[in-house]
Amino acid sequence: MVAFANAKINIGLQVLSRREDGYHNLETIFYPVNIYDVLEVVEARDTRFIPSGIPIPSGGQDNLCLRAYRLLSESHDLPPVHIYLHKTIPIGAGLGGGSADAAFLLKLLNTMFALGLSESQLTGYARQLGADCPFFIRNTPVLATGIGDVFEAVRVDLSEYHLVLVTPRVHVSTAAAYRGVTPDPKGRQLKTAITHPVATWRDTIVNDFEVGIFALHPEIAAVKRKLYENGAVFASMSGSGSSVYGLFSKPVKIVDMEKDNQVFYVGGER
Ligand SMILES: C[C@@](CO)(OP(=O)(O)O)[C@H](O)COP(=O)(O)OP(=O)(O)OC[C@H]1O[C@@H](n2ccc(N)nc2=O)[C@H](O)[C@@H]1O
Ligand SMILES: Nc1ncnc2c1ncn2[C@@H]1O[C@H](COP(=O)(O)OP(=O)(O)O)[C@@H](O)[C@H]1O
Repeated sequence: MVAFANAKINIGLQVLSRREDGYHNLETIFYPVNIYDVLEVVEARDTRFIPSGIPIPSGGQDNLCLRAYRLLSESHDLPPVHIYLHKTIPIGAGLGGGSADAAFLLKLLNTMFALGLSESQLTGYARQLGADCPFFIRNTPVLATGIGDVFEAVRVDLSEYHLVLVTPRVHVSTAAAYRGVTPDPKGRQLKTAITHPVATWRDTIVNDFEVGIFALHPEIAAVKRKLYENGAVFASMSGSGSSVYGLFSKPVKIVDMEKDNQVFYVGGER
């Protein structure tokens, strides 16, 4: 059985407070985007993970796909499987690719082996695999709070926009990105700001990671500047970076970007 695991972007991200367990409470909007990893699961004599496409640094045994399979195996009688993953979503780039793979694998195994797990049970498993992971179970635009795992539906529709997604070839550590932010419990009224026209977002919607990450990696700040110079209605870093996206009201081709970055031109439709 095959599944297509899509990426996400964050629209706005406020770090509200640091928790005793070292994680942070935040407020962000998750929005699914149309770039995909391809997962295939086949019953086999032994269990194996077979990656292709973009190489995954940590590679084999600790891959989130195997972790998701093992987690479900603890409470369900799953046969051995071969898990094929063709990786297209840039890794460690603020696009949630690893979390998407894990969440889509949980859903795939649930369907393939008729486990009968509900959405909330699947979300419970996803929560054990990473903060970003539960979002991909529902995979619809949401305002996320808690550590990014408590959801409220929001009305955001970017289907009229052309999304340009740029991933600079620099790796940003998520844990380091959190360390570089001073939490502010007041937040920035993201829930209200998101209901206003996209053209207002430039002045109202902020990703708290940008200041620290842009200081460390000016080339990421330069990408955001370039997206605005080319007419973006709104541009922002996604999550802890390094990816930056721009929303455009008409199709564009950004010159001189492909040399130093990976560039995806994606419709805003879902
Ligand atoms: C920043 C965000 C924004 O959507 O995504 P990315 O930019 O990485 O995609 C997420 O909060 C990342 O979620 P995810 O990548 O799943 O995090 P995890 O694997 O659970 O945790 C990685 C590390 O990030 C930090 N972390 C993560 C989530 C959170 N709410 N507070 C944290 O402090 C912790 O230091 C943790 O050890
Ligand atoms: N299936 C997977 N795809 C991508 N990364 C994975 C996967 N499994 C484990 N990882 C590890 O997770 C880390 C980042 O995951 P990813 O979801 O791509 O980043 P981000 O949360 O920044 O979008 C990397 O260090 C990578 O080695």
